[in-house]
Amino acid sequence: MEGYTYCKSLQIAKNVKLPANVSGCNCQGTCVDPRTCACAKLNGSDFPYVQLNGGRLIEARAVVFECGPNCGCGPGCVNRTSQRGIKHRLEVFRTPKKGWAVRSWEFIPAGAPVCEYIGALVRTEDTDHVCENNYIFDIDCLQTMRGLGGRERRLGDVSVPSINCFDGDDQKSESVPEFCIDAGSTGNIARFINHSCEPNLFVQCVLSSHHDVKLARVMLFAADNIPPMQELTYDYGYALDSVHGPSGKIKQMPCYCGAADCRKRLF
Ligand SMILES: C[S@@+](CC[C@H](N)C(=O)[O-])C[C@H]1O[C@@H](n2cnc3c(N)ncnc32)[C@H](O)[C@@H]1O
Repeated sequence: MEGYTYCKSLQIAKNVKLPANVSGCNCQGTCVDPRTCACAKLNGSDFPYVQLNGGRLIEARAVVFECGPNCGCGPGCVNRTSQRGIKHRLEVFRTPKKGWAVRSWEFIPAGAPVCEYIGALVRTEDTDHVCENNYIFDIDCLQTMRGLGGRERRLGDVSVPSINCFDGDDQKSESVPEFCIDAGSTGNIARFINHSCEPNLFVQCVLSSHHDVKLARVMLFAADNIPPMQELTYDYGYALDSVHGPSGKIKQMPCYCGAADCRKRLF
């Protein structure tokens, strides 16, 4: 873990400008009526969460619109579920073949938020991306939802609808995302979560203060009921042969996730 400092909130690079905060909803206390709540309307006139032990995500979406700083509701609103920080007692532990890893001392129910991917929010062009930094998360909501190369995502107990919120925007998803989160030198516990071909977490893009999907927050949610001490993992979503070394040669990395249907390579 050398050369890294823990941080709890995104460190915005100087050349990244977050859009202005949106006006939000006019609800009071906690948002309850999806017909009148402006934020629920953005989620298809529905709340993405159910009010159960601090909120659980009902299904994965291309993007979840949460209430934000200018909304009338308070901090306990169900539509702020991902904003309340890490709720479970998480531990970083050492594995024989994958380096550090993360597990929870407590049971995590399916749909519960686990943690946000925190690090430096930077322009992709400013990173040493493909080369040696293993802690970069590309912000690409559409790609994240679909899984790369048409590969189906397995989300356990949390269902994935077949709708595509960004129809007609296919070209964009082929290009390199403009922004990414670099947790190489600063970040939270998410940087220690390993890849699995049969993961128990999934990635969910969340918008709360502004509505620019290119700068969405990246949250990890439980895909299954996760028993205590089980390693937490998500699908990194790399397409095979998509990563190149400094010389341009295709780089490969063996996968040691141990799943029955492991693809044998991370990339
Ligand atoms: C974001 S870091 C995860 C934490 C990392 N294990 C550590 O010790 O800091 C990603 C790196 O972890 C390792 N890794 C993650 N999942 C793996 C897997 N399923 N098989 C092999 N190595 C893995 C790879 O070296 C990868 O580049």
